[in-house]
Amino acid sequence: MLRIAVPNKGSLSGPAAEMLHEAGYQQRRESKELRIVDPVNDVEFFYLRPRDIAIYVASGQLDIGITGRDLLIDSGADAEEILPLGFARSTFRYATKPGTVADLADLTGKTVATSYEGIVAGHLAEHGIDASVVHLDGAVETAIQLGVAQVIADVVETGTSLRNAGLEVVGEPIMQSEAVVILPRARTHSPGGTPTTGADGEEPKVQQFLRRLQGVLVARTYVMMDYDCRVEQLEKAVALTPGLESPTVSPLHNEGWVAVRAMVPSKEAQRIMDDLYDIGARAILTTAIHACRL
Ligand SMILES: Nc1ncnc2c1ncn2[C@@H]1O[C@H](COP(=O)(O)OP(=O)(O)OP(=O)(O)O)[C@@H](O)[C@H]1O
Ligand SMILES: O=P(O)(O)OC[C@H]1O[C@H](OP(=O)(O)OP(=O)(O)O)[C@H](O)[C@@H]1O
Ligand SMILES: [Mg+2]
Repeated sequence: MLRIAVPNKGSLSGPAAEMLHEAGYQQRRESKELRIVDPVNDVEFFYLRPRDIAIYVASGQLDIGITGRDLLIDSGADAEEILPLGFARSTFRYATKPGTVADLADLTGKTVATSYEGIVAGHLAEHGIDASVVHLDGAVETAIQLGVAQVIADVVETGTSLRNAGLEVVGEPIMQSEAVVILPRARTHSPGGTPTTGADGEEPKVQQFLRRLQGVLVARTYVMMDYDCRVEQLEKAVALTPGLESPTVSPLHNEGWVAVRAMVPSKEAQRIMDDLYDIGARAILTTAIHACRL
């Protein structure tokens, strides 16, 4: 049975459960459940603290985990990102009171408060900056006002928390994060560096899990577009809707017309519909893709 780690709380938890549900997996009914078995899919889900997930996965006790890229890197655990999931997007940045620190070099001799000591210590060392790091569990924006540090390093999404605390960012983002699927490094690479075929027999199930999530990602980012156009306009129309491989073109009963069907990125759907209309396509429809296996 495949054993999968899912965040039990915080920003990652709801969207991760929603994505797994869309991928056809049973999810827990209430937030106190720490483990459930999905017998139909032969999967066991463990609901763990997001920060601990990379450590469990690296230990080899769990086959797959969903966590944040920043948490994976911060943990230093021997696990590897295999698929970005597009939610819980954030940046990780230094911030301080306006006018106190102009750039990265000014961090020398300062104290930086953060919940992500691994990322910060690594980043400071990489840039040869000698600064102290103090670990706080959360709400680090308040650390400056309360005199625990002169600088913070934290997750920034909208910037509201920084603004509310009267802080401004320093330098470029340390990293960009989002939810990711992780595997034990031992599974993604054999000693020779090529993917393993899964000596424990779980590899096909891991691949099936990844295909299901990829299917959800595609269903979320593409729509199906159908339209009719004159044969003379077909090349121009197909250039606008090339599809993932190639569009389906079927003859219509009215001679000289064809029906075209192709997947298009949902964000571009309205522009593509306008462009198709302009070259003479008609009956242009888009429909949501419910599920997909590429
Ligand atoms: N406001 C946010 N917007 C987007 N992603 C966020 C935000 N806050 C945290 N994250 C992401 O969520 C993950 C952190 O998960 P975690 O559950 O520890 O923190 P949290 O969502 O802040 O919840 P908690 O209330 O437990 O601190 C990280 O990958 C982080 O980048
Ligand atoms: O840029 P923003 O949109 O304001 O989002 C960033 C904030 O969200 C998270 O905090 P959370 O509310 O989870 O509290 P925490 O500090 O206790 O983790 C993060 O730690 C930042 O404080
Ligand atoms: Mg938080």
